[in-house]
Amino acid sequence: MSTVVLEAKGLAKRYGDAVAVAGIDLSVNQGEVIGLLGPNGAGKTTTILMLLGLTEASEGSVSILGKDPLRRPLEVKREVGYLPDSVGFYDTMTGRENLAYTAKLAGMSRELAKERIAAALEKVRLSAPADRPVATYSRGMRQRLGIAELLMRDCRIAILDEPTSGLDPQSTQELLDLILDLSRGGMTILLSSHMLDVVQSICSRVALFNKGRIGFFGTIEELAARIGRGSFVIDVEADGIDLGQLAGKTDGVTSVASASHGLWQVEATRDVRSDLAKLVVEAGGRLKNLDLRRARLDEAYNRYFREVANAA
Ligand SMILES: Nc1ncnc2c1ncn2[C@@H]1O[C@H](COP(=O)(O)OP(=O)(O)OP(=O)(O)O)[C@@H](O)[C@H]1O
Repeated sequence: MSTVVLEAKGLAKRYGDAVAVAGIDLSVNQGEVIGLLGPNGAGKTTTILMLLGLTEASEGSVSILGKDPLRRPLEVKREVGYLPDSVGFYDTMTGRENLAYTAKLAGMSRELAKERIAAALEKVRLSAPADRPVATYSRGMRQRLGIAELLMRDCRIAILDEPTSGLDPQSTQELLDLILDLSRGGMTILLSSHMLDVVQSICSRVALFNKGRIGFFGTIEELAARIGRGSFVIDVEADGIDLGQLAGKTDGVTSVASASHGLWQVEATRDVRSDLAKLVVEAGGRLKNLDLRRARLDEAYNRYFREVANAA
């Protein structure tokens, strides 16, 4: 059975007359990786600050691991890690010294800290440069050191803000693999990002923030279905037929778009590959390729916000 580790109810934040967060509800289970998405100014950062107990909500409540972060800040801080987009370490201290300093602040014994730091550095592949000043680290190494800190502290929840921004593709992949590893180990992760391919590759559910509210919370497939599109996307390559005319009436097909000559993108509410193959062959066409893939978050996201704007 899934355990709820984070719950927000009717959470709102006003700055004078300005409404930053207008009332959100959020319930996250242990081990989930949740993407917090939305345009600039939609309220993601303010929500994160309220979840961490760093700013007081104007209305509503937050429960993290059963505790109110404002009433029991130290307990919550001990179990919840926050990785901002640019992690702040002391540049003149080495990676290992930085972690030792954090461990000391957290009240960890020297022996335990030494053991945990070595294991965490090993895990994020920073054992070799661990005794070099952080000033000499690349951005990717600093981010990995941030992950090492979460590991060392044995955090149960981690909130990550644009963790991969400014990283090259290889460092991005390394960091994403580490984040997935943390979640497999039971850590719950909230990830705020504008990089939709990153979010798609690791998040189990996404929360779409719009004007201080969460307009949608669910899986990418649910988002695709919600905007009236199918969660099954099939790329078809065929000669000698017009799939737009043939497949439009097939049960479950929601749209057929011609990508280029002989290439179509079919969206459907079920896997219609065998129906499409039959249609092409019966019409005398030559089927060259039929590829089923997941609904793409960037497409679903853009359609969602277009619809929201049109409805306004
Ligand atoms: N301290 C503050 N005083 C006044 N208004 C604020 C303050 N902090 C945030 N806001 C406003 O609240 C709204 C939500 O901002 P927030 O930073 O939470 O958005 P965001 O979704 O994190 O945006 P981004 O993607 O750019 O990080 C914005 O209109 C912002 O201008």
